[in-house]
Amino acid sequence: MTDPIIETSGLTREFRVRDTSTGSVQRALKRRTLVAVDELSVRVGPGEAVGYIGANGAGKSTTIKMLTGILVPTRGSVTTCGLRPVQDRRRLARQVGVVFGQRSQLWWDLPVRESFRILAAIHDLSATAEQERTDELVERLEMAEFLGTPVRQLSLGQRMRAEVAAALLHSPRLVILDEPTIGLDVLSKQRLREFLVAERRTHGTTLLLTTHDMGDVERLCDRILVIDRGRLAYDGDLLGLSRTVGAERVLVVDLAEATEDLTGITATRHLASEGHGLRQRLAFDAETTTAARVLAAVSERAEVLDLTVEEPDIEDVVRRIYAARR
Ligand SMILES: Nc1ncnc2c1ncn2[C@@H]1O[C@H](COP(=O)(O)OP(=O)(O)OP(=O)(O)O)[C@@H](O)[C@H]1O
Repeated sequence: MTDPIIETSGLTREFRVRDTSTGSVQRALKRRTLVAVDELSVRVGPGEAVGYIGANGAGKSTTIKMLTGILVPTRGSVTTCGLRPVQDRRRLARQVGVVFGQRSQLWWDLPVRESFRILAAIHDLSATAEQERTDELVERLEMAEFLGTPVRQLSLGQRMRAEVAAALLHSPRLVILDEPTIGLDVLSKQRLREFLVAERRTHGTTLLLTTHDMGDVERLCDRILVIDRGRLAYDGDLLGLSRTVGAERVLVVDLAEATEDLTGITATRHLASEGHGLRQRLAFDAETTTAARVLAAVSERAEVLDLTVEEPDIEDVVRRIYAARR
């Protein structure tokens, strides 16, 4: 079996926090233990693309900090790229690239190209390696037009591309991305996702990303880990995740004429009609039928001009998983 890129066993991190369950006077004095990550045991192999999903405060950042050596675990073990993150932090930095949407690793006042040069020097890249890798990233992330622009003048989409390039300049084996597409427009999101898919394909890079965006999960991840109050609540693929909670997909059809409600179609549930039935929404269970079959049944009753299929909302899926565990 190939060596894992990430391996944790019983990984736990506790914090001492003020106890907010008591009154204001006691609160200032009383402290309790908060278990941010609770006995996490996972193994991620080379080349996997893993979505790390959970509500705010579930423990995602704490896990990432332990994987990268920023935080010391309270208990349990962790190896990243075969190294002990805290003890081998410097060596690990050569093998891991981290993109935190909110935090920049670029020099604000310098042109993008200068930041890349500094990072290449920090990572000890040879002149040839630096040139080749920079050219590759500039082309793939379409950065040529703003290479000479100071970082502070970039649009959010441009800056995110520059951040990703900066984190990947040294060709890390593992790339950790925290909400990589948050706030980006549709086109920028698409570009970034396509780049990450291509990077993984050409270099066999392992991806671990936190996101609230279903599109990121769908297009980038072949495995999903859901964390709930520090504990692993799900480990599997997207289809399995939807199945676990019985989440439905929704077919939205635009019809040529006003049509009465499309009820009674096998394995569907009529959700709503708008404009006297010109647009109708049908929920269906992806396990028992397909969008194509539902569409065929609709087409027997009305002429379909346009359609979209809405995937289950990731927040909703996570909420359902959480609800089932309470
Ligand atoms: N330094 C700290 N001191 C005390 N409590 C902390 C600390 N860091 C995190 N926590 C707590 O640990 C829990 C997990 O936090 P964490 O930041 O890992 O969650 P998260 O899943 O990354 O959330 P978000 O999506 O909001 O970033 C939360 O209850 C948080 O308040």
